[in-house]
Amino acid sequence: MGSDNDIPVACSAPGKVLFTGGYLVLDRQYTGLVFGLDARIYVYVQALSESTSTPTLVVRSPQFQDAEWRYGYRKVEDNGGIQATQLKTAAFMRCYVLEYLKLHWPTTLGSSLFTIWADKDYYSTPGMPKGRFVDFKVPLHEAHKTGLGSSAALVTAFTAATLAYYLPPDIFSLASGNGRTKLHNLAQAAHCSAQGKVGSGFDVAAAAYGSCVYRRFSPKVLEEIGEPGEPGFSTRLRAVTDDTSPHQKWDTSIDEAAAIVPKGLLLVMCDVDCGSETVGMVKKVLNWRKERPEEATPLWSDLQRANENLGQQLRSIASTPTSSGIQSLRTIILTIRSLIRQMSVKAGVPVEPPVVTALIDACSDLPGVVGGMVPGAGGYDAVALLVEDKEEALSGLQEFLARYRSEGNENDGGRIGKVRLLGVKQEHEGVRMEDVGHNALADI
Ligand SMILES: Nc1ncnc2c1ncn2[C@@H]1O[C@H](COP(=O)(O)OP(=O)(O)OP(=O)(O)O)[C@@H](O)[C@H]1O
Ligand SMILES: C[C@@](O)(CCOP(=O)(O)O)CC(=O)O
Repeated sequence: MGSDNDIPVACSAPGKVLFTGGYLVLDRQYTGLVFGLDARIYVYVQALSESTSTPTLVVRSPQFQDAEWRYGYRKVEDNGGIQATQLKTAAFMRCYVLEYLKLHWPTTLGSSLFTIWADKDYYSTPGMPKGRFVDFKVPLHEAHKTGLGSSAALVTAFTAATLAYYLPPDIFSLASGNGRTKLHNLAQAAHCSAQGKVGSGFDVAAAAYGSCVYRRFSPKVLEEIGEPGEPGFSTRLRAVTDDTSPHQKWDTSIDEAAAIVPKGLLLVMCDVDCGSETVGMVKKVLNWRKERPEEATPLWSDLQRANENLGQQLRSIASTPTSSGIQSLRTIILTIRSLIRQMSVKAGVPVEPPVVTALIDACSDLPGVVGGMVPGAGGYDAVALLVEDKEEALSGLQEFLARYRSEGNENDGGRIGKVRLLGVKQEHEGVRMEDVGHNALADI
């Protein structure tokens, strides 16, 4: 049995797009403008009906082939926390959440079943399957991600659902600011562990809070936790989650009110088939920045200023929509893109490569398209566009993309193939509880 009354729980968390601030957001001096998306990952928790000799967690993802993982767990001496024993296939879920739970719930945790559902736009699916939660018809490792941040959304929804399932509302509730903060902290810790590195964390922040202007935490906050099973891990994890460490406080700043897509505009995403690898881009940009601070520092300052202008302009249009406001928005986007191209050339990294410049320029010339950006780390595989919220603007864009053929060549460093408008748009809300009666979620 899980919680006292064994009531199933469902939570969902949104995907993300880092519209501006890629690379800069890795450094606390700068910020990122990140939008949550209406593509969500859902986690449904219920008691496990099969009987097991030891407490067992079963996690399954029915949209993929062979996607079921079983975990047993046991308490480790010396305050080392809970160690999960993988009973079946490898998966990335770690025991952070369980460990935190155990601190509040010292009796044995019951066995439970976690079912994961992902909105279809997280993966490129051949054809246009109908319905929200489609069968991707491949094993997870063969699925083509569209870059919407599935792992951060999953870890955040999973963490929220687990805490909400096992803990009474007076100890954990997403409705309280304190509950959401703890969820954010714990999900950041679990996600870093799953990824094997401490990134900027903007994706987990968007999953937890939705759209926001994000300033990262000092890496030190998470670097000292150590690994599950090590002496004192449990105490350190609790201090990090509850933010009671005497050594290092959370210093993240998440401003949800500052990230607005004004009424009348839509932020949409295009998935690009690409024939080039962009592995190691972050490392290369950071190396260049380190080696050439005299070039990088002024560029970073200019980009930060332009990115702040963009956020400010979006807020200004939201309060007073004018066509001159939209025109200024266009100009600011072009300024940011030009700075990003300088970064690309100087660092020798295809953040906005020529073929993508051509694509965004062509889209920006279409009626109703305000402008576009390479999201996140950039590269060849996606673009984010700001478009007027009008049927004709979207259908015009869709028709244009269906006919689009890139004229790029290998000398540009890469090629792009088909471009597809994803069915996602910006959504402000972060992680939330879902109605367990939701038809598709309950269908298990
Ligand atoms: N629907 C799902 N069911 C089960 N596991 C999933 C699902 N979606 C994502 N995952 C897990 O998240 C991992 C993806 O993490 P990865 O770091 O590759 O992508 P990501 O950080 O989400 O990338 P991006 O930000 O580009 O979208 C998968 O390997 C899998 O372990
Ligand atoms: C380059 C970087 O700033 C953004 C990467 O974003 P994405 O994974 O491409 O969406 C890295 C980070 O912030 O962790």
